[in-house]
Amino acid sequence: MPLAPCPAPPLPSSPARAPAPRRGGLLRTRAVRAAPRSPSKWSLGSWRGLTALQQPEYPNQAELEEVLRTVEAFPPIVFAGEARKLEERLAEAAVGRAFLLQGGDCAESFKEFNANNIRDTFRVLLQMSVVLMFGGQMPIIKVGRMAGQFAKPRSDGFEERDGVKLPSYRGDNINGDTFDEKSRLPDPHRMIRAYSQSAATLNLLRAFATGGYAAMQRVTQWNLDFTEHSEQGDRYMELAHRVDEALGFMAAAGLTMDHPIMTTTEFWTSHECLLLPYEQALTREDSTSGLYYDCSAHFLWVGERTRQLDCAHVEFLRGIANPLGIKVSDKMDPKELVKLIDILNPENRPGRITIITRMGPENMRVKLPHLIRAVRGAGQIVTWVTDPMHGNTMKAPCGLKTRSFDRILAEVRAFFDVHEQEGSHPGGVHLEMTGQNVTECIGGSRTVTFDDLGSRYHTHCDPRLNASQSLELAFIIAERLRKRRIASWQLNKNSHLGNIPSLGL
Ligand SMILES: O=C[C@H](O)[C@H](O)COP(=O)(O)O
Ligand SMILES: C=C(OP(=O)(O)O)C(=O)O
Ligand SMILES: [Mn+2]
Repeated sequence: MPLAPCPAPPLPSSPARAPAPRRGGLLRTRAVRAAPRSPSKWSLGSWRGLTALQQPEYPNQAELEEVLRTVEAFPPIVFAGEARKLEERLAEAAVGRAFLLQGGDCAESFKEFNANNIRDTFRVLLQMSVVLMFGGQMPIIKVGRMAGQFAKPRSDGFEERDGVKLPSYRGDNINGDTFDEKSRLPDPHRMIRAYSQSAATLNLLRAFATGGYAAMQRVTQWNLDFTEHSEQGDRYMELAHRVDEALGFMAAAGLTMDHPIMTTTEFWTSHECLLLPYEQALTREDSTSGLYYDCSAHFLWVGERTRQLDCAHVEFLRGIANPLGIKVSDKMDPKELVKLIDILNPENRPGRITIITRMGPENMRVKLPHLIRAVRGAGQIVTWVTDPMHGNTMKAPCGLKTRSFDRILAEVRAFFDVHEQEGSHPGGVHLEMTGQNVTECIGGSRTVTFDDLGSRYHTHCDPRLNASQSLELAFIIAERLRKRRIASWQLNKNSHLGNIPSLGL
């Protein structure tokens, strides 16, 4: 049976900015911002003096504090050295030498926590990365919206059904999605469950990534049962067989196949840095560098709703050394973006900042050029990534939230076109997707229609691409990467001959 979807609209492509701050809540946010932040005064808890948006109101402060003490005492989920390595990889994507594939659930849930779900999302990400690597002939940086994506910002603090009004569901780390009073009450003990689910998920992901499952020799075995004999499944198998043949050729030529490059893969985790008390409780000083890392995930991003320059989320994030993402809608002013990047990356470290644009195809064509020019003008190095999901949410006639595959594709195309026009690098894609055969987004070659939505609509928040739609998108992006590669190769060749044509893709 489909799970109850998130509350119905309003469904803006981007939220209203800076709603009125909460009155002295249990998280000690303030109604009015205190003195302007001084960059020198960051501490683990310095965000607590500022307005913290999208935070739950816990009913019992003592209980919250006890849970936080427990989480503080837990071992870190990730290790600082891994986050540093990811930053190096993302720095390569910033200059067009690698491509980021970031994907997973909109909201992970306690209910759907099982090995098959984890394996299937991991498996479709592996398939997509082979497709992208083949087209782009460059490393694909694989980052899951997995092992910690449990907190959701909402457009509306309340949900109303049949005249009953309750607090909105905010992710399993905070409250439950069942529409009753008890479930919707924020419960701090959920943080302990989120922590243990994250640790167990990452444990399995690490086992898959390094224990043989992800070995390149298994490329033909990653197809998912339900994509077999489908257009995308067949396309994947054709490509996988070509990879397999190439491996056979390399082995015959004497190149060793048992090197870790061939038998393991790198995989990182990420989520929105939203629930600040939890994120603070998992932040540790790294003994090697003396820097603070939020050890709940390798990569954290600040959401479109909580990225205000003078509020708590930016304050917290500026002090942690993990690579960071910034979600950016059409509402972002280019000057504000430059300021935000400067606050979060004053040393202009390549790989530290990934800008995840999510604004719909039309806005992308109009706004992205200005953002790129402002960032370049300021000399800032960032990795540009497209999230074609969050600017394309709409309401289906049945009332469920959905997204059209065609609009998602149009936004990806706009992203590549604009970067081509501006001479910048399209560094990656950020998707809400799953390895399951869900019917949440409409369109794709195995067309999902409005009428199909009800049959397998399982998301706890936003609609995700299913495995077949994800693969289809990967093939289209791969073709685009292939064209870029060939054009740049021709450019280099011709420049040696003194003849430089335009890219003209
Ligand atoms: O995932 C992103 C947001 O949390 C989500 O789009 C909010 O959805 P809502 O507009 O239904 O609150
Ligand atoms: C909340 C999200 O996105 P945004 O902040 O871009 O709306 C998300 O990625 O789930
Ligand atoms: Mn979402």
